[in-house]
Amino acid sequence: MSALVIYESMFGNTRRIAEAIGEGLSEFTEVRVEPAASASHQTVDLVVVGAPTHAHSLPRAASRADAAKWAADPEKHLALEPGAAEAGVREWVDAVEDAPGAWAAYGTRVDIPRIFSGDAAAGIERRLRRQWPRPAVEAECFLVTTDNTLVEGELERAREWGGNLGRTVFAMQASASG
Ligand SMILES: Cc1cc2nc3c(=O)[nH]c(=O)nc-3n(C[C@H](O)[C@H](O)[C@H](O)COP(=O)(O)O)c2cc1C
Repeated sequence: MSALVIYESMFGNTRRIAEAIGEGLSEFTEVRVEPAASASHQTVDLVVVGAPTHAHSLPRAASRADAAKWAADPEKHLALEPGAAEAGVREWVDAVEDAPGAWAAYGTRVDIPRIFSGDAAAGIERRLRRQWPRPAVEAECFLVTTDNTLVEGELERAREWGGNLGRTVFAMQASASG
């Protein structure tokens, strides 16, 4: 059994959430955590896809360029992740074909009411549902502050979400095959 956690990240928050989800899943399966730009196309039992919320939705080339501008401003104290300007989850979703055994979406967004922030996780889920069957669990968004640091407790919440996802997917598969 295997799982692949795919992420896109400008300043490292979504990558850290991806790694925490991977930790949660690792109790149930072998896990790889990879950026969308270079994610492998090997068949896996579970794919988990996540991105930061940009302009209420998934990042696109123009918003990635804006993120690079933010990082160039010394007052913002932000460091750009390697490969941040490359194609990301939006392009990965557009190119997917065969559905994996199971899948789920996650994202990061600013800690303000969702109606004002938008939600990349919901955007990813909506796009993938057009071509893949129902996700294993509902999409989840993890929160950052307006200064772009993870809200306290979000890494633990991501670990738990990953564990819960692993339990749902792999306990189900084990009982189906046993
Ligand atoms: C160009 C740009 C647009 C953004 N637009 C939104 C937005 O509409 N809603 C929101 O909640 N956060 C928005 N953000 C904040 C990001 O969600 C936040 O930077 C991200 O979750 C941090 O993850 P990362 O460090 O992995 O990039 C935006 C960030 C950038 C750089």
